[in-house]
Amino acid sequence: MLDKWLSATLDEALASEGFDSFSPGAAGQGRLPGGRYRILGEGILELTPDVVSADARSVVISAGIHGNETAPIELVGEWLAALESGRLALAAPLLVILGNLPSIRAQARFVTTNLNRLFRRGLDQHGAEPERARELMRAVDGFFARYPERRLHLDMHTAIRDSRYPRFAVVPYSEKRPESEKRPETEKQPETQPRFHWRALAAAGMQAVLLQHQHSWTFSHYSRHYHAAEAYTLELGKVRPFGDNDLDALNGMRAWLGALAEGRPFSTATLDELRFFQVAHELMRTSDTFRLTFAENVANFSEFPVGETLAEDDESGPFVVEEGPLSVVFPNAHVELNARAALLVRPCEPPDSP
Ligand SMILES: O=C(O)CCC(=O)N[C@@H](CCC(=O)O)C(=O)O
Ligand SMILES: [Zn+2]
Repeated sequence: MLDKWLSATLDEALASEGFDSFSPGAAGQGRLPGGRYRILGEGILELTPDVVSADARSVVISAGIHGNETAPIELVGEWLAALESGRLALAAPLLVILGNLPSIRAQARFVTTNLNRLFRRGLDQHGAEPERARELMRAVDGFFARYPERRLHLDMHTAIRDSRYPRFAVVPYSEKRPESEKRPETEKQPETQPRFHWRALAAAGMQAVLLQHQHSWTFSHYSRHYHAAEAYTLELGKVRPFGDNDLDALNGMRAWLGALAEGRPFSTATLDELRFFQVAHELMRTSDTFRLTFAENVANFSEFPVGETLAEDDESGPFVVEEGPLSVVFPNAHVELNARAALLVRPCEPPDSP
């Protein structure tokens, strides 16, 4: 049933035939081992355990916010199948979201505008993607109101370019510490170890952590900023079509999703292999003449020395590296006007918490 929910949601033909059981309302709910499922809207599914484990977190898992980023959607499919078959025993409240359905069906990053810049209260844009952002924000608001304990949101993506660190977490900027920090600590749990958030990311196979320097209005930022949730954008390899993904490279992520669904503590991994970076500057495409000076195949986290010109723009002039080397992440000269064209980052020490 849950497997079918995923394929029917993704398949335009099935969706347009109007499967009653895939809609919100009485028909869109039922039981699975250890709990209940309820369809809250197209591509929005809530799983509620009969018994919530003592270590459970309230977890939002989203994929397909960009339609051509398929590996996370395949991972969600596997995870739901494991829950449905009883190989995983549901013991935590979960909200599962497939983000931009028309763009998933079209296998495109977005249809009209980048959904992952629209998660802002008071948004005044209109059209399919802004309406979807509003629907998803309402779904997250409702879920965290029903399940306020130890909020966590993992928004799973894949990157356009190769990367020196193929799997990495982007930590949205916030002035506040996440609410999960305030939980009274008990002995023996991995969560009591110093820097436990980072250890979980390491155990899930992340190789780098990138700390944002300002508000970014992404989906993970929404949960962090408005709900004080622990929240990350997770980059899980490179954009590939359905069927071409190497899910074995995501074994750590699979293990984390399993632990979250079963409400189990996760991870005692060390931080030795995890690299930390802080965003120093954001390159914006402010005119039609904006261009990057380096090749399309330059990988994420490639480093550029002082004096190197990274971008040119007939209106705002060149951008030259001035202080210490900078590494580029998500360079993309083809973004919409006034959108982010690259993050420029530097190595840093791990902070105590996200
Ligand atoms: O590879 C790229 O250029 C983009 C990959 C991607 O979609 N990344 C996210 C990051 C969101 C964040 O900054 O938290 C995005 O650009 O929306
Ligand atoms: Zn993405």
